[in-house]
Amino acid sequence: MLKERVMDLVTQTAILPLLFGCLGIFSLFRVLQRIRSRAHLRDTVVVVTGATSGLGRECARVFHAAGAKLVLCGRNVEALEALTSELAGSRTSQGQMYKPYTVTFDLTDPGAIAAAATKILQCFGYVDILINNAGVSYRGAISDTIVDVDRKVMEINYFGPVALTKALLPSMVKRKQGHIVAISSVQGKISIPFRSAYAASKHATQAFFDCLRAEMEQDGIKVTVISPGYIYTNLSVNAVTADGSRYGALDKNTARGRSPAEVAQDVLAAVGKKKKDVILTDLLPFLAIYLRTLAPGIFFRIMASRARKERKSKNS
Ligand SMILES: NC(=O)C1=CN([C@@H]2O[C@H](COP(=O)(O)OP(=O)(O)OC[C@H]3O[C@@H](n4cnc5c(N)ncnc54)[C@H](OP(=O)(O)O)[C@@H]3O)[C@@H](O)[C@H]2O)C=CC1
Ligand SMILES: CCCCCCCCCCCCCCCC(=O)OCC(=O)COP(=O)(O)O
Repeated sequence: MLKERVMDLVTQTAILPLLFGCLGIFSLFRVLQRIRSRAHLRDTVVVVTGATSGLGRECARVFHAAGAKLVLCGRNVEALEALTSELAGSRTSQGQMYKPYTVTFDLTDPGAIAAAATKILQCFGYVDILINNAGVSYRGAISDTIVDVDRKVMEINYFGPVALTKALLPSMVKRKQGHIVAISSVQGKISIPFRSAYAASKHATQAFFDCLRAEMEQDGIKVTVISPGYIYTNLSVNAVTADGSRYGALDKNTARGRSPAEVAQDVLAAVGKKKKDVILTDLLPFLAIYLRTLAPGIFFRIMASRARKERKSKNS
């Protein structure tokens, strides 16, 4: 009876056309927004670290398609060359063909970072957008983990991006324009068991780049921190373990994660809109972030229970 009444209401009134109209306007609005943010990125000089795989490689592809001039960074020369050849042969959405530059360096080597910053600036003379994407994850119990592992993760995920940012910042300040992007993680907002070094490095990233945003506002420099949830990349495969060896396995959560191409589109949109802080994840991690602030006691209990369960399943 109620169902019939609702159906009558829907068919006899203007609800349906109104609904479709609203949906249409919303979709049109989204398309226009996407076009506007893409137009904003045309001819901008964009540096992407960790461009050899995963999210970094996809960011390179979407920013190239939007008409950006790229400087691609990583350690793996062959992977950088392969991506450069691919992009050099493909037109941007406006029909131009830009061949990206490549700069190879290791984020654990401070000397190499300083030299790389000089090379990066020589490519086009300036940098508009720096995307600090390169990173490594970790798996292990704190009690088993050698301190060298904590240091290594901090070097790659925190000190390296900080050093690169500081090296490129003066040229941005001189031009009174620039945009620094930090790819953090949901684990930059909440810590989960057996990820201590990774979560710590991402919390530090969040804190540093939040400070940078405030300090640089008067110089016209924008800062965006992006915190994704699981993405289907090689992050878990390349993760370091308690003794420093490679984890070498693709985790279930990672394999079920979002496609890096899709996440890269969200990164492009966030950068185009000059967003300050973006969380790209499903509902549960999103709620967990709020739970950590609003009811920390409950959050800590859930995490302790996760730790107990994980330890039990490892020992059985
Ligand atoms: N995958 C996921 O579930 C999530 C990932 N993220 C973040 O996204 C970012 C990209 O990771 P993702 O694409 O997933 O993982 P990948 O392992 O696929 O990519 C990591 C990139 O970082 C580079 N890199 C690693 N170590 C170094 C180093 N010492 N010096 C210079 N570059 C280095 C690698 O390049 P090379 O080997 O050539 O040096 C590679 O391009 C990371 O910051 C990660 O924390 C955030 C949330 C979720
Ligand atoms: C009001 C109800 C709230 C219910 C909260 C329940 C708590 C659920 C816990 C959820 C934890 C989510 C963790 C998400 C972690 C994540 O997405 O990390 C992204 C990464 O960086 C992945 O790196 P990794 O190396 O860990 O694969």
